[in-house]
Amino acid sequence: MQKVYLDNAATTQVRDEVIARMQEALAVHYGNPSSTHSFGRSAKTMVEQARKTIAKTLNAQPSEIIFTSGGTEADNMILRCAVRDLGVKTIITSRIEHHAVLHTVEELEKEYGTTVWYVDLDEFGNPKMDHLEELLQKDGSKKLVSLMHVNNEIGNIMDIEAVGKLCKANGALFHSDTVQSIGHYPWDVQSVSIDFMTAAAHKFHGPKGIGFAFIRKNSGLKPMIVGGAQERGFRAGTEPFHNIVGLEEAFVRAYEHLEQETKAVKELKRYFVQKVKEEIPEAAFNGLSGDMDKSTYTLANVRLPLDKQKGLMLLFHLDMKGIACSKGSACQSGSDKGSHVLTEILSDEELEKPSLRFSFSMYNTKEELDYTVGVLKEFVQG
Ligand SMILES: Cc1ncc(COP(=O)(O)O)c(C=O)c1O
Repeated sequence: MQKVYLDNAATTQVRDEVIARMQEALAVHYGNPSSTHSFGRSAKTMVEQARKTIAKTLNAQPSEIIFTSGGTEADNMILRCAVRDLGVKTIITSRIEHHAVLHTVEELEKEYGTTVWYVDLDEFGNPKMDHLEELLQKDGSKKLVSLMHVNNEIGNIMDIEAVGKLCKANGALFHSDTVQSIGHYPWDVQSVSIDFMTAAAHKFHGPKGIGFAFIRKNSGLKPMIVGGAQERGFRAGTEPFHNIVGLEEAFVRAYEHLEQETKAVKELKRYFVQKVKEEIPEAAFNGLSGDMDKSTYTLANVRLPLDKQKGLMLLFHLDMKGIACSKGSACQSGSDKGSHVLTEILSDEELEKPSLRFSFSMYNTKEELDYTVGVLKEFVQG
């Protein structure tokens, strides 16, 4: 049976070069980076080299990069520490953020009495800038804005520069969950007014369980995990050395080939969107995901002309045909609840129809997309 992997927003295939680098790290460089002997010292040098490489590409300073176990930890760390250490009393976010942000702010509401405001969204799921400005000016409390750059379900690209400017003008801190953006878009942290960002290697052909937080210098954040002196005391625990070099390798490759890989994946998405429009004209694209300029080139979220009953069978049918895609965020696949993102932007009638997220990578081919759209069409017509 043909196997087609179109769930790259959930996680990506690991590059061969990354696997080779990680294998070598596990087999050869197994010293503890904190040890003072030569095994430890060489591992430590490589950890610091990885940090430098990442920082250079983002135009950040190495000390501003903190390795974490991934996007979830980095989001938690920043939001929790900002409330605990920086006197943040109000968080402004949106209802279509990833649960790593949404559930954290809900916890902060309960634990610290943090006020949480949700910015209004337009019909496509973009934050309304005038409402954001209104919220930023609402009272004199210390505020932090947490809005993601690229939405992991509908692919909308937020105007991060405009949000950064607004935050700065109003004295608010700005965190962006950039997990679907880093490794896919060029970044220069000096050109955006941003305090905190988060990344996960497994979204750009690296290993799972590793990512980083960008925390701007002199932020005032204190450690969330204490113990040893790793990460300059900011995040204790023996460094997952193999994962850090895997992250570095994936990061370097992603940016080395960014232009050509973006072009190739964008062409796949363009082809898919076009094909869906031709073959299943009653299908619709959620959010801005059908718009090649206003959404990420890595995903499309399609609403199919099927009733609820048939819709329930759809994902199972695709799985039987060897096609992997998802209903939305992978983190909620285990729950019966529908997508919290689509619930915010679609009407009740639209929500009755099944929506699927197809997400692409350089490992996909047009033939795979032909096959997928063919299977979808047959199911819709059957
Ligand atoms: C936008 C976004 N934020 C955060 C995360 C969580 O990252 P991780 O899986 O590395 O914890 C994900 C992954 O699904 C994501 O897509």
